[in-house]
Amino acid sequence: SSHRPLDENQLFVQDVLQSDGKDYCKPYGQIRDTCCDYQSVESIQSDTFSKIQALVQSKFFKYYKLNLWRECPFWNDDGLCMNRDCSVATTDESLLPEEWRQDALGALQMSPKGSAFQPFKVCTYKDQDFCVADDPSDQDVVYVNLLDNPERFTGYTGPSAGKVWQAIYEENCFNIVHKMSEGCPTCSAISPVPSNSPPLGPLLQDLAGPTGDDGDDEVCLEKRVYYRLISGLHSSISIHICDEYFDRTTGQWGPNLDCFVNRIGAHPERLQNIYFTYAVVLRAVTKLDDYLAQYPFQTGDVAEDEKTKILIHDLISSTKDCPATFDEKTMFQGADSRSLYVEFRDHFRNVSRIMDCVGCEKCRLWGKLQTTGLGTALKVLFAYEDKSLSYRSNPRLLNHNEVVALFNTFNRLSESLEAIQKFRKMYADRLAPPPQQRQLAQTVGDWLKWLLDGARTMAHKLIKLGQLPVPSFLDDPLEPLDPL
Ligand SMILES: Cc1cc2nc3c(=O)[nH]c(=O)nc-3n(C[C@H](O)[C@H](O)[C@H](O)COP(=O)(O)OP(=O)(O)OC[C@H]3O[C@@H](n4cnc5c(N)ncnc54)[C@H](O)[C@@H]3O)c2cc1C
Repeated sequence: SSHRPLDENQLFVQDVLQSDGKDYCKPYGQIRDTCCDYQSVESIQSDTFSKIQALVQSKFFKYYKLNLWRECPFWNDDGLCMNRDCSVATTDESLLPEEWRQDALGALQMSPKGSAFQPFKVCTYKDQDFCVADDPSDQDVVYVNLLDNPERFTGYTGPSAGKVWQAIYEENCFNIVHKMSEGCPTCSAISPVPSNSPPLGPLLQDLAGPTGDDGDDEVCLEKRVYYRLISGLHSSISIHICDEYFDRTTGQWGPNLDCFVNRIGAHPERLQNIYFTYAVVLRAVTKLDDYLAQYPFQTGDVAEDEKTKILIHDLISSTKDCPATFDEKTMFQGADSRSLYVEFRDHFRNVSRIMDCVGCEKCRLWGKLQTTGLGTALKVLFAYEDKSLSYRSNPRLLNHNEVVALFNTFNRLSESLEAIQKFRKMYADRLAPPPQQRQLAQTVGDWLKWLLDGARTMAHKLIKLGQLPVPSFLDDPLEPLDPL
């Protein structure tokens, strides 16, 4: 195996070794199953980050409407997490534009007779939808200001969280997790946990060993894409937890490098999948440029509506210098494409319903929003011909919540890429010798140089006085020894 060319994961690990940690978690080359490389994504990210941040702070994008208390349809609820950080502050509807409330009223009037009193009987998705949305006429639907409820560490963990992730990977992921994830027993040791002396031994051995994505070739493109999207979303959630972590001993919020290294850095495939998910969502966003130019944001203020359109257009324009990040046309082309498509869509719908089983309000909020965001991206990419993506031909393509969810999901992914850079730097700083050690090395170096210069001068004098033979390796000993 030592003659086998290094694959992406191995190069990734080698990079860590060669760069003293400066390139930690900096993958390069083509992002598998996309049409772009890691560098292009990082460059788009640096061009767009401030723009997407400004957009999600605008009036239209900061409010999200959902039912936070829908029953888990798959198993008995384990109850909600009672930590203060798990709770969500809701927004008084009367503060919001009337048009948005009428939206919900419209849905109520359009639903079958009497359905307002049987909310779960209302069909809340169309054939093209990849998500099962909350019924807007449900009495429990609330508005939430996303800026007041950031996704971060809440302390939600244990069997309840584990059951949700397990249901997603084991029952709704085409049974391919063992092929796509780190299926070999040694892979978890692939990247070092930084400490004063990183364990490089197992790392070097693993360079020649099997790596995470070995199952790739056995799994068809559509299933790989599905898995990578879910795994990328999971990575993104983990990164936010680590980026805004609550240190119980100091009582402070802040980035936690060990958390990042353990959950992401030690698993190159999880890092790669977040870039993948970013590339797919970005592709959907760029395809909506024309549609959103006509979209009625109805913020209750015409100037604000116009500002929203400009922000979106500016954001999308800055991604257009790069080639498309993902080619959706390569998907669902084989003989069994229709059944694969339906299976893909239905699994994803299930994932959106599983979000009602998340036992922490705030995690549920962001879980529901981000599955809706990903589902919206999938709908834009796979459910319609390109000609049906214009507002004129298809004004009902996206509802209010889908637009909000899509851009907030894109923002969450962008924030994850930003956090990766921060953790990269923290990692390098941790590997760098502390200042006292650097100072000591400098002093010893200066002293050695002084000693060598002295010895050189002395040797030169002795050669001139004929007390030292001219060393045979010097052709012309006086030349290099000048100016003495
Ligand atoms: C939808 C959802 C949203 C959540 N939101 C929050 C939140 O906002 N704040 C918060 O503090 N907690 C949140 N949690 C909980 C959090 O995700 C973890 O479950 C919890 O912190 C325990 O982490 P863990 O280390 O046990 O592994 P988990 O993250 O629970 O992972 C479970 C298993 O999945 C596999 N795995 C992990 N990451 C990946 C990946 N990227 N790709 C493929 N496989 C992977 C591993 O085998 C791992 O053991 C959320 C949970 C869910 C289900």
